[in-house]
Amino acid sequence: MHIEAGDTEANFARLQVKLREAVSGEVKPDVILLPEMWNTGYALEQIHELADEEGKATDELLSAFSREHQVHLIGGSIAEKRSEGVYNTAYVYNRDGEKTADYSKIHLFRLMDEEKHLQAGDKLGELTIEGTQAGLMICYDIRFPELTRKLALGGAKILFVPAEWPHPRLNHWRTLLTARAIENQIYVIACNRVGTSGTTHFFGHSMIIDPWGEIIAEAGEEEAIVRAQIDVSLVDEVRTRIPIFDDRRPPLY
Ligand SMILES: NC(=O)CCC(=O)C(=O)O
Repeated sequence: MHIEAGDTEANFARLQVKLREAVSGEVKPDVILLPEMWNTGYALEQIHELADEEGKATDELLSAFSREHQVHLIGGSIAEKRSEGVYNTAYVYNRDGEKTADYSKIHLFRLMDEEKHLQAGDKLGELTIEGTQAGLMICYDIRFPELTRKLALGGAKILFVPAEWPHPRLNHWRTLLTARAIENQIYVIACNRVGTSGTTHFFGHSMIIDPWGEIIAEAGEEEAIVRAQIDVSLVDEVRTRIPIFDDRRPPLY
């Protein structure tokens, strides 16, 4: 989706339209992923005034939606205000509207001044969806391969990535996401915003990559709902075929 920097009211309204669109197709989704900082965009100069106080407004909306539509919701991320400052945080809901996990971005992106305005999280993004373990990281986090490896070693078979990743780094986006999928033999599901904010152009290209590294669904630069059916048993199949987790030599590196 497009995100209006600093206009939380417009973003909440737009998100609800997009969520309704996501559940209105013939095939009902099991899991929905949203983009990064969808409530405020990168209005970092005013982030302390704009951020959602303890995430209450977001929680109310996402919890009610996931319960009403019986869908797992990885709520992208929001600017979330806590007593210590503002975090870039993702909430996860199950089909009953219960918040089952949260994750605050641990690597702050200096090129977009995040470290000047935001606090970094200090725990991993780990979740379970109906028995399948998954990992969650936010945008710039994908540049740190150790993080995905740690999540994969912990049992993750799917990696969810909300993002606001702009031009001119589309090549980095696609290459890094594909590399994370291939090197860890996991599904990577990544949702990136579209549209322009000031002089920054966000390219979208949300995508779903299988554990063999094939992009099985990909959006363009316009707003879109990207859908795919995934088969988690493919993770075990690929790991049996090329057993990288058995062949690792951690004492050497
Ligand atoms: N919002 C972000 O973390 C952007 C990361 C990004 O653009 C990159 O190149 O890394």
